[in-house]
Amino acid sequence: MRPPALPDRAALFLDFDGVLVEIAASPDAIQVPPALQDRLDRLHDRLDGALALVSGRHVADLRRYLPRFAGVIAGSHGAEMAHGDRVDLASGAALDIAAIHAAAHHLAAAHGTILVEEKPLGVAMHYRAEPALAAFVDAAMRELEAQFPGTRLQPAKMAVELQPEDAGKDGALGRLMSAAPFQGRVPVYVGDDLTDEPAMTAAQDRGGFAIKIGEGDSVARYRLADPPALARWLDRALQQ
Ligand SMILES: O=P(O)(O)OC[C@H]1O[C@H](O[C@H]2O[C@H](CO)[C@@H](O)[C@H](O)[C@H]2O)[C@H](O)[C@@H](O)[C@@H]1O
Repeated sequence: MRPPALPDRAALFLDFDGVLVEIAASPDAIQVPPALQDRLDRLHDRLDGALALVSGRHVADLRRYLPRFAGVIAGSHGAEMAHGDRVDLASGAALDIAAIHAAAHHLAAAHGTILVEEKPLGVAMHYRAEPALAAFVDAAMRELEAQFPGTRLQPAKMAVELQPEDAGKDGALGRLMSAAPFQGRVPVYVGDDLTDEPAMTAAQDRGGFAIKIGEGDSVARYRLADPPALARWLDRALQQ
């Protein structure tokens, strides 16, 4: 079902890959639509600052693509929270990240097409270049999870990620909704992947709604086909 108009007093939570930018062959191959930064600037003004990016990417990576984003950035699946230049860690501080990265590279070394994406609070193993390696990557990442207590797996699109066990986009939404400028507003969450589902539930449980981008089962009440359809919906909100 198509979403209604963005509520006047909305707090807007936007996922990044597959939502604001189209999925690409590799994490570095994404194309940021030319109008995106300006659209986010205007939404930030329209929502009196109640705008957040909520992504599996880490904060510094997101800043590379959206250098002047003025809202809050919840990166690393909610384990990092950036308000301006300050980045707080909600979880994962005790993990031996260098050892996790080294072990991931060691496990993936058998297949040159697997891309190991190092992140400051975890790691992702991507098999988009050779989808037949899905089972191998799944097994390798389970081994990694067993090696490093305090972590958990997160299935993603053609990838499996390892993140701090208590990180989650739903937790990030909850923390943001408890303080200004988000508190008292209607949460609207837009996502495309399994990692977004708990946060979609959290938004709907708090009296708001969620929008799923693309196909696949979802708890979201509403759906849009792809990032360009979301861009049009957001542009309509800016004209209200
Ligand atoms: O939470 P998100 O903002 O949706 O980020 C989820 C993961 O996105 C990236 O991986 C995915 O997008 C890549 C680029 O389109 C694609 O090549 C890959 O197959 C997808 O899994 C990113 O690399 C991860 O770090 C994010 O966690």
